[in-house]
Amino acid sequence: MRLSTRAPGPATVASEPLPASVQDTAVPALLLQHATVGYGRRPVVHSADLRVEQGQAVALLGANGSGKSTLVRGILGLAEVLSGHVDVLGEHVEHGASAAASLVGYVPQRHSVSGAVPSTAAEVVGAGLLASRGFWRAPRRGDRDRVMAALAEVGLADRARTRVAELSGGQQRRVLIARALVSSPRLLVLDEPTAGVDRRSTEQLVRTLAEVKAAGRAMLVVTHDLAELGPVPDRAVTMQDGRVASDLACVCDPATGCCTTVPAGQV
Ligand SMILES: Nc1ncnc2c1ncn2[C@@H]1O[C@H](COP(=O)(O)OP(=O)(O)OP(=O)(O)O)[C@@H](O)[C@H]1O
Repeated sequence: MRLSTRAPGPATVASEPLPASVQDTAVPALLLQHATVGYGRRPVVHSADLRVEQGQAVALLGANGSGKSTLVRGILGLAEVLSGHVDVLGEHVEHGASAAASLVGYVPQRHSVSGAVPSTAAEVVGAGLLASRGFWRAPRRGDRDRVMAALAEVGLADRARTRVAELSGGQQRRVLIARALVSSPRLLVLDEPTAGVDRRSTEQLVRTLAEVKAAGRAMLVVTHDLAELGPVPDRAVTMQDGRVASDLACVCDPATGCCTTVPAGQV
């Protein structure tokens, strides 16, 4: 199943009919219920409960080894859900199934596109369509428009023909976000998008994430620094030793433009 958005907003990716579960905005973008996730039979994340509403942005924090990436892999169907449930937009995520790849846009943790990649920005973004649709499927009419809309959504429409190796690290990161957006996912998962990016590029990335959120997409953003995400997060979930240790609402401090956490119910 492939998803797309009809949400209003600037230069969002071209629409296709939405499945019924997505048209129902009461269906959470992401729902984990007592989800235990691990590798082989070894649990790493224990009985996690997490709900992300459509259009909501949640920061996922925690020390190294606390289980953030394993939780993300469970959402993507790349790690095994040993017990409990993981649902994306009402669809059950199954280990090894490709369904999750088309439901969730994923921006992996990497600093940049390899300098050895000779592709243009448009070609890298176009690869996101192949990944969600299957490499054996023929290109469709409108693919070019989708690629251009995704590049516009991250503010790089004018760099479509530029080789990615010639873009800055921050711009390359935005190309990877466009690649994740091109199949119009309603949930975007980003693994440390600001790691290794300088302050100016981080600010541009945060503006991009704010626009992605304004376009109605839900986001789960793994980060070590809540403040780096500016005003984007609505909630901050912290993991500790494989468990969800806290789940707090965020409010934006007008003085700094950054989020601080407050106990739920005090927003
Ligand atoms: N593919 C794997 N197979 C087996 N165990 C793994 C695998 N990946 C991670 N682990 C283990 O799971 C635990 C949690 O690791 P995970 O990568 O989920 O933490 P993290 O919070 O994302 O850490 P970091 O902030 O360093 O990225 C660690 O003990 C790690 O050794």
